[in-house]
Amino acid sequence: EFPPEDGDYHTYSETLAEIEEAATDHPGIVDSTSAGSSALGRDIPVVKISDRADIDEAEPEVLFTCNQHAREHLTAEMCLHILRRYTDGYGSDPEITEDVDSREIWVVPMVNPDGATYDVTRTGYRGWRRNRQGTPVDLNRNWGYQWGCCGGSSGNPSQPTYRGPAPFSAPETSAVRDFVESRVVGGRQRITAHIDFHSFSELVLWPYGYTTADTAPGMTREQYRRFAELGNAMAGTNGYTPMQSSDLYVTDGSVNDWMWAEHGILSFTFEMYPGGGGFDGFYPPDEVIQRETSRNDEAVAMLLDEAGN
Ligand SMILES: NS(=O)(=O)N[C@@H](CCC(=O)O)C(=O)O
Ligand SMILES: [Ca+2]
Ligand SMILES: [Ca+2]
Ligand SMILES: [Zn+2]
Repeated sequence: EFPPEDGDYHTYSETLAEIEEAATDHPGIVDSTSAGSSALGRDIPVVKISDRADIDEAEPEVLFTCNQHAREHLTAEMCLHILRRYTDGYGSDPEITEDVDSREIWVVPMVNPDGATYDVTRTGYRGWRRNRQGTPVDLNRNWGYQWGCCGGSSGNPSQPTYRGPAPFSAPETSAVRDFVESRVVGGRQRITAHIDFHSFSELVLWPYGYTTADTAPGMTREQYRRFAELGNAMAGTNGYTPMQSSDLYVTDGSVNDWMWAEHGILSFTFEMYPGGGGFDGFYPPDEVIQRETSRNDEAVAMLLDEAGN
């Protein structure tokens, strides 16, 4: 359980309950599955939102992943907000109805359920980042594109950015990898766009993270420009600061680099509220959840729109 004053944050079991409720409330447009198991055996839920959700239709697919980093609890709320908004709004909000009818939206609210659970104590928080494997791994350094290439992660098992002993050595990254790979249908990756939510700093980030160069193998000038234009446009709606992720700092083995380079998925990282702070920046009071999740409504809609291009 979260400390009483932060009771509106969802624990893992409360997250599962939210998913169950959405599926019960909206059976035609919600299909809940699993990407696989975490290190400690927790299911990693994947929720699909679409008309005729029980069948795979030839519609552009968009993926939202949250809570790779344990202490970034506001991001799980972001994914649950997307789930609630695109189900409760169906049939009443014309834009939401159009999006759900013309897209397949995938939501993974807790990529790291073990870490998210471990971070919360009865009286406060641990500031935990990684997963809960024997030697804990920074999931956002464990993806398999340019893994460990460039000083954007640590090889020291005691460091917070420890990349693991090998790409996809963490069950959580390999589960989400397997899910994404399962969306290659008829030889074509059906997911066209993705946001990985993090906190904090209020940023919109795009690949590559492993190099500071704008263009590199697998990223042409035109492709970079598309990322930058969409990144800037989305940042224009939520007031975040847009930049290539390596402009912040070099990261290797990040989810964005893998999603783009291996699957051609237009993959962004959003760093949520607050814009600055220290340890407390990871733990904004639950009073801000509604405001800071709906702050991204227009950006989410923009990505869903772009996914069809
Ligand atoms: N959420 S965070 O860990 O403070 N920042 C992210 C930034 C992600 C990125 O630069 O691609 C990370 O270092 O994985
Ligand atoms: Ca509902
Ligand atoms: Ca559909
Ligand atoms: Zn993070």
